[in-house]
Amino acid sequence: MVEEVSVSLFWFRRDLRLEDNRGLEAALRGPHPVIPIFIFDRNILDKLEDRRDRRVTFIHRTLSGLKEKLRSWGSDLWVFEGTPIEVFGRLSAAAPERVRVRAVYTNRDYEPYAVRRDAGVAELLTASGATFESFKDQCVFERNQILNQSGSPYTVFTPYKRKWLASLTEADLALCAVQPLRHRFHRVTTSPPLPSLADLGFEASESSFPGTALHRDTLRRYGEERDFPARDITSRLGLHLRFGTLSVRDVARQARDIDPVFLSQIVWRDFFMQILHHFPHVVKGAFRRDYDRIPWRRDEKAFARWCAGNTGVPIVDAGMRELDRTGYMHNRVRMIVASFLCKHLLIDWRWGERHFAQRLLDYDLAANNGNWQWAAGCGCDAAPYFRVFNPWLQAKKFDPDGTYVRRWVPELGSGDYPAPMVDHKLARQRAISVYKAALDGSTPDPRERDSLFD
Ligand SMILES: Cc1cc2nc3c(=O)[nH]c(=O)nc-3n(C[C@H](O)[C@H](O)[C@H](O)COP(=O)(O)OP(=O)(O)OC[C@H]3O[C@@H](n4cnc5c(N)ncnc54)[C@H](O)[C@@H]3O)c2cc1C
Repeated sequence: MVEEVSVSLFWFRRDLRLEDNRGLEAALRGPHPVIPIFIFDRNILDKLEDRRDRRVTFIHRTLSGLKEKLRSWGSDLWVFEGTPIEVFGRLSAAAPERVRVRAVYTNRDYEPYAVRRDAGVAELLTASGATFESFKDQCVFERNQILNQSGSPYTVFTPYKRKWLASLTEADLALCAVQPLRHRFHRVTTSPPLPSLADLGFEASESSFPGTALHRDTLRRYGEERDFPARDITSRLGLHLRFGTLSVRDVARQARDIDPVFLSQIVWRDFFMQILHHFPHVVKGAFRRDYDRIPWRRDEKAFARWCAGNTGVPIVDAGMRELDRTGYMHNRVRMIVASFLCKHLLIDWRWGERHFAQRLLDYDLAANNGNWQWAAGCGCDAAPYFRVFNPWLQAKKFDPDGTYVRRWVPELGSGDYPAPMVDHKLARQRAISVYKAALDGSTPDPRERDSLFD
């Protein structure tokens, strides 16, 4: 009779790389040989509206590269499809190749769904006599690592950043090398094939994806030029930080040498992750709960014009079209379009948040939610609600010669381009008055709220 071999599994999720991967390193240093796995999670895939979702194509391509690399090391990547509970149920009962799963290693994920999923998987594994081990890898500081003097989480960015920078040691950014441990992978002889995109119910997207290189010379100008969308000065690493095709420690270490403002963006990323961890109510409602009283307009027609980049406000339309065509939008423009939706159109920030979640290549629940709440004025450390971005002035300041706008709105100035949906001055006054009434506890007059729309 062939004997069972005890193994550990390393479960890839938002950490799709072999190098500098803390959970993977821990698995390889553990007592059993390691088999890496990935699960196409139906709970996530089934919520995607677009069969050509760019992110599914990106993940698929990345997995194909990982599989090839692991094979060249004598191992392989087992890829499954289903819900994690189903997959681990099957693997615990009877794994392929007569292996016995003794431990599952992962890197931690802080989104509420992921936390519930991992608790369920850990329970199932414990019942079958296996362990579930998780590691910090996705951010530099997590959960309770950065707290204020009274031991509470920070809700304002600047003091959080100060503490973050003061707490940073070399060990926090130390690389962990996986390659020298590659003999610790289990020698896999058979392997389930990588399901095709069609098997998963998707089609390949034609999109190209930004690379993983950090352009140090360009990024040195980050502090002065990052707000100008036409200059393409930002790193475009969001996608890679989202899926872990780059290590955040690696990016943070380089950012430290390149530009302090660039490093601050990595701190913002950690900041919103810890907000999500400590205040999970933000997934459903405003961080500042009194903002949930704002009577948003449920105007599907106006929302559709915003989504399509057809509002008649050139910088807003340029951003929305860039998002639609590429899955990316420059940060300054994200702020402008988000403010326009919540303030000028008085449409619920959660509608915009959902639209971004479906489209952004770098979509991340913590960052998207935190930034949308910031734009709507209801988040932690948000600008006061009475400060309303003027999209015309923003365009003048950050796209002074109109290069960015013309790139996406070539028909500007022709009869084909619509008149603005709303007048800035009137929309601003209306937003302030509706917000104020809601926050004062009085009921805003619906006629006033709807006054600027037909
Ligand atoms: C309404 C709105 C929604 C957003 N949604 C997301 C999102 O879903 N995912 C996301 O990663 N970022 C989001 N951002 C933040 C920011 O716009 C993007 O991170 C950035 O534009 C990505 O481009 P880049 O990689 O060139 O960033 P860079 O400017 O080069 O910054 C480097 C990295 O720092 C992080 N970062 C930068 N700015 C922020 C920020 N304000 N908050 C959190 N992290 C930041 C990102 O990981 C980014 O890739 C959003 C901003 C707004 C205003």
